[in-house]
Amino acid sequence: MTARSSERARIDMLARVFGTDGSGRTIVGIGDDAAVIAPGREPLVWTLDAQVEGIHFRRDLVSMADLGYRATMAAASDLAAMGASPLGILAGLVLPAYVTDEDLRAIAEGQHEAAEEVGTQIIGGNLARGQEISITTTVLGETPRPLGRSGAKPGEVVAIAGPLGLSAAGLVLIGRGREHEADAAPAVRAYRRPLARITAGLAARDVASAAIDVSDGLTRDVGHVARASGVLVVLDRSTLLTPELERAAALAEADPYQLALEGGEDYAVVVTVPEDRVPAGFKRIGRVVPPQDGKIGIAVEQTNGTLAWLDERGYDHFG
Ligand SMILES: Nc1ncnc2c1ncn2[C@@H]1O[C@H](COP(=O)(O)OP(=O)(O)O)[C@@H](O)[C@H]1O
Ligand SMILES: Cc1ncc(C[n+]2csc(CCOP(=O)(O)OP(=O)(O)O)c2C)c(N)n1
Ligand SMILES: [Mg+2]
Repeated sequence: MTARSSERARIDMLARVFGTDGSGRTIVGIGDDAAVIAPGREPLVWTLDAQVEGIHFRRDLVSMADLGYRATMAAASDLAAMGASPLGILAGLVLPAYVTDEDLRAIAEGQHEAAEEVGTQIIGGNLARGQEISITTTVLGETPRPLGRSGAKPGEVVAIAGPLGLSAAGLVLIGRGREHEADAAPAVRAYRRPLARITAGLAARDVASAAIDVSDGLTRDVGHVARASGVLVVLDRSTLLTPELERAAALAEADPYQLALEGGEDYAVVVTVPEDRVPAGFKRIGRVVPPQDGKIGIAVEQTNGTLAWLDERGYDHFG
C-alpha cells in the first residue's frame, strides 16, 4: 500500500491509533485546536525533544515503528530524570512526500506503544511536510518533588537504573549488518526500543539529591550534575560493564568502557543518593566527593588509588 491521504484523513487515522485517554485527566484530546488537561495539585514538568533523520536515526537502520517508539521514549526520559510521571504527550511530525499512510501508521503505533508503556497517551500534535523526517515530542508531567541536577553532595553515592553503552553498540552492529547475531540482540533492542525509566525516577524521587538521564553519554551527562552541584564524581570502573555489553562490544570490535562512558541514547537514569538509600532497581556506580585541587567533574579511581580525570566526551550536536 502506497497511499498518501490528505492531512485531515491522516489526523483521523492518528486519532484512531492513539485512542482516548484512559487517565481521566485529558478533557480535550485530538481533534480541537489544542489539548486540554485538568489541573492537579503538583508542580508541572514539561520537556521537548526532537529526533531528526540523519542525526538521530537513519531510515535504513530503523523501522517506522521503532522510530515512533524511540522518539517518544527519548522525550519521556527527561521526565524520568525529573522524578515525574507523565500526563500527556504532543508530537509534531515533519514528513517528506515519500512517507506513505502505512509508514505514518507504523510511526503512530510505535509512539502509542511507548506512551502506553510509560502510562500515558498522545493527546495531540501537528503534521507538516518537510525535506526529512523529524519527530518533535513534548511530554507534560507532574511531580511533588522535581529532581534537579544541582543537589549532589559529597558523601553520597552515584547509582544508575538502565543500561550503559548498549544503544551505541546496537547502532554500530545494525550499521554493520550484524544485528541478527545472538550477542547483538540486547544492544539492538536498546537502540531501537529504549525504555524511559519513569518507575525508577519515581522510586528515586524522595531520596535522590540530583538526577539526570543518559542521552549524550555517561561522562557528559553526569558531568552536568557534577558541575551544577560543584562536586567531583568518582566512577567505579569495575561496575560499568555487564556481560551483555562486553559481548556486544566484542562483536562491534569496540572498547566496552568507551561505549559505557561515552555511548549515548541508553536513557538510563543516574541519581545521587545517601549510601544507605539506593532505591530499588538502581546499581551503585560511583561516589560524590568534594572538588579536588579546585577541580569539579568526573574521574575514575585507578587500581593504585589515584584518580584519573575523564574527558566529558559524548554526543555534542555542535561540537
Ligand atoms: N532552543 C532552546 N530554547 C530554550 N531552552 C532550551 C533550548 N534548547 C535547550 N534548552 C534547555 O536547555 C536545557 C538543556 O537541554 P538539553 O541539553 O537538550 O537537555 P537534555 O539532554 O536533558 O535534553 C534544558 O533545560 C532545555 O529546556
Ligand atoms: C544515524 C545515527 N548516528 C548517530 C547517532 C548517535 N546520536 C545521535 S543524537 C545523540 C545524542 C542524544 O540526542 P539529543 O538530541 O542530544 O538528546 P538530548 O540530550 O536532547 O536528550 C546520539 C548519541 C544516532 N542515534 N543515529
Ligand atoms: Mg535536548
